[in-house]
Amino acid sequence: MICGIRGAITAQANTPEAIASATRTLLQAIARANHLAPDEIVAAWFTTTPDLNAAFPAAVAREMGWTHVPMLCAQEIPVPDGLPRCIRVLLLVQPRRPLQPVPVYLGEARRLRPDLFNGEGDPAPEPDPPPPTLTRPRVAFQGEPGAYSHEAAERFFGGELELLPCTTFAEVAQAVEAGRADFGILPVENSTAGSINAVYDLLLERDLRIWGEVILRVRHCLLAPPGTSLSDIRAVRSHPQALEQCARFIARHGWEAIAAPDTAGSARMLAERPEPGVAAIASRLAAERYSLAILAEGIEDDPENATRFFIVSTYEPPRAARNKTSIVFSTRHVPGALHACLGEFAARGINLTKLESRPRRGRPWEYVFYVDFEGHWQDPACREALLGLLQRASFLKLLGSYPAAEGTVSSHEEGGER
Ligand SMILES: O=C(O)C(=O)C[C@]1(C(=O)O)C=C[C@@H](O)C=C1
Repeated sequence: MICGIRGAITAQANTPEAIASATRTLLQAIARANHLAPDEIVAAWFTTTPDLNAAFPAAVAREMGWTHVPMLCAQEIPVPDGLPRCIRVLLLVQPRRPLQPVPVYLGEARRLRPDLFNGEGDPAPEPDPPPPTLTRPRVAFQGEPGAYSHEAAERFFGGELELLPCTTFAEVAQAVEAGRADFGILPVENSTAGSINAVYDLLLERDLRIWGEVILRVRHCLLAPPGTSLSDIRAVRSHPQALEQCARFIARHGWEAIAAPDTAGSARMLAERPEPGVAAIASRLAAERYSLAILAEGIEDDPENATRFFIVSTYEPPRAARNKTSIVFSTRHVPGALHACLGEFAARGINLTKLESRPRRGRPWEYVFYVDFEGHWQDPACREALLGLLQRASFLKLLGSYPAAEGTVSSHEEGGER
C-alpha cells in the first residue's frame, strides 16, 4: 500500500546552508517518526515559499542518500501573510508494515495545521534530544548474523543496517549505553517458552529506553549441507529454546538433540565443519547466510510460535498514534498492596497487556512487577495513574512509552486523549 506523509519546517535564511539544514532536519524527523527505511520512500514532492530560492531541497535529500527517490521541487502559492521561509514536503511511501502516517511539522510550521497541533493531543512533538537517525542505524543484537534477533531487526527497521553481533544480552545493553550502537534488540518473551528473565533483569538495572517492539513469527528450519537428505540425519544441534520448541518434531524422528549457544552459530559451525548425520535448527536467514539447504521449514510444535522483541535505545521514541508503556515497580510489604497499585490503572480504564513478577534482588520473598499498558505516559489518564502508583509503590521506573506493534493493543485504543 502506498501512503502519503506530510511535513513542513521553516529555514532561518534564504541561503543554501539554511535550506540544507532545515531540509535535513525535516526529512530525518519524518523518517524517525514513521520508522521509515530509505527504500520505503517512493517519491518526494517539495515546495518552498517564493522567499526561499537559494537551493533545491531535492538536492539536499540526494546528498542524504535518497538517490533512488524521484523528487520534484515547486513554488508554494504566495498567499498573502503566509508563513515566510517555509519548506513543505509530501512523501509517498510504501511501508513493509502497516503504517499510520505521522505528519511532522517542526517549529513555526506547526502553526500551519492548528487542527493537528493544538496542545496535549499533539501527535508529533519535536524530539529532544534528537533520536538517532534511521538511515543505516547501528543495531546491536545477541547472537551471530542470521539469529532471530537479526531477523527481528530487519523486520523492524527494514533497509540497510549496520549489525553489531554481541555474545550476551548485557553486551547489547553496554553497546547501546556507550553509544557504539544506536539501538539494541532484546527478546523479551516467547509464546511457548514465556518471559526471558535475563532481559527483564537488564531493563531494571541498566539505563535504557524501550524505543519500540516487534513480534516475530519464529519459523524454525532444519538445515544441513547441500546434498543431505532427511533420512541421513541422526542428530540436531541448536539453542536449547529452539530444541524445546521443536521437541515433538525431533522425537518423532528419534534424533538426538545437542544443545549449542545459539541457533545461527549452530548453522555457521555446520557450514564450516559439516558432520555426517548432523543438522542444525535455525532461521531461513541463517540458511541463506551460510549456504545451507533447508530440509524442512516450520518444524516448531506450536504453529503460532512467536517472539516479542524490544528495541532499546538511549533516546525517547517519537510518539505514535497507538502507544504502549512499560514500567517496573515494587510494592510496599502490606496486604493488598499490589491490588491497590493495579487499581490506579483499572480506575482510569487503562488496559494492562502484561504483568510479570520477578524476585527483588537482595530482598528474599519480595518482588518487582513489570507491567505493560496501553497508552503513552504523556496521556492525561496514564499520567494520573502513574502519579497514583508513585504514591503507593516503594519504587517505580519508567522503561519507556513506544509505538505498539500491530495486533498488540485492543481495538478501542486509539492513543492520544482518552
Ligand atoms: O500543511 C501545510 O503545509 C499547509 O500549509 C496547509 C495546506 C492545507 O491547507 O492543507 C495549505 C497549503 C499547502 O500547499 C499544503 C497544505
